[in-house]
Amino acid sequence: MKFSIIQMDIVPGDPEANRIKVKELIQKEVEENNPDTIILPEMWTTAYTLPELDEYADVDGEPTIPFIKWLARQHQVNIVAGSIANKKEGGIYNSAYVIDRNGEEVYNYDKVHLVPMLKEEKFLAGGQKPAEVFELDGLKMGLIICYDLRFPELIRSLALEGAQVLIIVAEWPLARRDHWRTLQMARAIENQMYICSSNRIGSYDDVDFAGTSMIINPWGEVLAEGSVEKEESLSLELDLERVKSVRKEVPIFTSRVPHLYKKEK
Ligand SMILES: O=C(O)CCC(=O)C(=O)O
Repeated sequence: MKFSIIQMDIVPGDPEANRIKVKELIQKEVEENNPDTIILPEMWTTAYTLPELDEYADVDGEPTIPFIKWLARQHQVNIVAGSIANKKEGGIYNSAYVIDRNGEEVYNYDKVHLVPMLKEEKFLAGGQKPAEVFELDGLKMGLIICYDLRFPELIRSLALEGAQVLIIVAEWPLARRDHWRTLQMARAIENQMYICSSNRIGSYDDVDFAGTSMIINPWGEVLAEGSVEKEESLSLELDLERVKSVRKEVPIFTSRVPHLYKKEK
């Protein structure tokens, strides 16, 4: 499967401008690289305009998700639609959607870990259902949002359910870029899976973002890496045999002794 990661800047609080931008970026990506799957970053319709999200958020995925479904059908491409601020029962969620090339919704996930450093709990509701593995073109994948990367147990559960690729959508700040790179490499090595991440560039509200979107193989090698400051795409065909060969060479999944791991209460 060929993945294209879109690394972009976001116009704060202007969902329509961002949808127009994404339409152009997707069209360009399809023309230039003809990927099977395109990945967008976190909260790409609004940016982190937390106090104003009530005004800017989608309502139950509308109008952004029907628009993404139309784009997916139009270009016959799977779209991991990053995440969007999404008003639903219980509050505003940070919701990720996966749409296949027929324009069907394959999966959605509300970010479960709220970020204390951003006081997210004042503005957002945390997802209440666990992250699940989903399939695109028969390939099993997991999807997490930004801060979720710091919770290895979440990603391990996706690997144990058969995910061969982990997708990360993010607005990760430049100040912690080392954590972003190192944690992704660690998650790829410890779970022997590919990682494809899309992070925004630019600045908002005195925060500079790290860019540095990545494609990492199951051995932990960085196959492609975005810059800190440029809008660009990373496009690569993943060799899924590598998942099998790495898992055979260092067979951690058969060495595990889960009955000796303490269960959390
Ligand atoms: O964990 C971090 O350092 C950044 C998290 C974050 O900015 C987010 O989840 O949006």
